[in-house]
Amino acid sequence: MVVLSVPAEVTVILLDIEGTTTPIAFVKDILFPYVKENVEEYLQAHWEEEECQQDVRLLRKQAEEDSHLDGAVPIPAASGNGADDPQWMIQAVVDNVYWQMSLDRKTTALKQLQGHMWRAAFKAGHMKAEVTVPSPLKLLLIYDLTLWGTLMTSAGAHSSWRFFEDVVPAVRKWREAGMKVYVYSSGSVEAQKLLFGHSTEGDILELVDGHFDTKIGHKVESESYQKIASSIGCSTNNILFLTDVSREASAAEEAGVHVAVVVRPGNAGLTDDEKTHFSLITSFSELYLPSST
Ligand SMILES: CSCCC(=O)C(=O)COP(=O)(O)O
Ligand SMILES: [Mg+2]
Repeated sequence: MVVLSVPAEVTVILLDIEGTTTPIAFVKDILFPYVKENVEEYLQAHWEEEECQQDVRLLRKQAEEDSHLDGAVPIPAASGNGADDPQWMIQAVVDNVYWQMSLDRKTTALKQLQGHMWRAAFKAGHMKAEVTVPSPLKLLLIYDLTLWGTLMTSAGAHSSWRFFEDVVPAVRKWREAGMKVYVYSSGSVEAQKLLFGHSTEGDILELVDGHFDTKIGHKVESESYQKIASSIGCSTNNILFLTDVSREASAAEEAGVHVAVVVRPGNAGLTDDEKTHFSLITSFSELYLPSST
């Protein structure tokens, strides 16, 4: 097994989610399609709520910033041009969300709405991510599993959010060795907490010392990592960032953060230069902490 020694100055491990702790397929085939298929219905049901209106305001502000982009979909101001008609406005928001999602944009506005939708879906029991049936059968089901849920529950199944198998044991070990563990994802902090609160290993929120999302800055910008270090109260070289995306790894490295690129099934390929430049791991168990036994 490959072993990557964690530098002695590292006291904080910072984790990306999609492609690092969690399969890209889980996000792309389950979480995102849920949003696409349900955004209109969600807006219809929650339109009058303050939280939903805040989401719309944020999306509108983002749409204004995006107006110079090819194919950008505007969201009109709340009055004038027929925009007082909620149905017309809802359609504009839906079109904007589709457009942003078609480009897999990581804007705070989109991520905030997605997080609120997943929370509502989870609460209502409409979204069940992974259904694990006692071995040897394992099924990955999509969502809205009313019938399946009944069948699976009677078969002793449970629903939970998906982590790679090496993640939770490794995080426990790092914490026992005195490391702090933080999460930095484009997914909103609210969505991150939902995921860690309902993992395949149960509620593992207590294993995380804190969460960061794009409100602190984008993951491809080096200042974001400086801000994270000051928010944690450490130097950037006390942090080891694990991510699947080389642009994020480069931005973190530029800020003085140690990085390892995580190679998981389904992740985007790396160039030969990236493979040479970055430390690579395929499992968290490949990290060796000198302070641990
Ligand atoms: C509950 S996290 C949802 C994942 C998501 O929306 C996303 O964009 C993942 O980005 P990451 O920064 O974790 O790769
Ligand atoms: Mg990622």
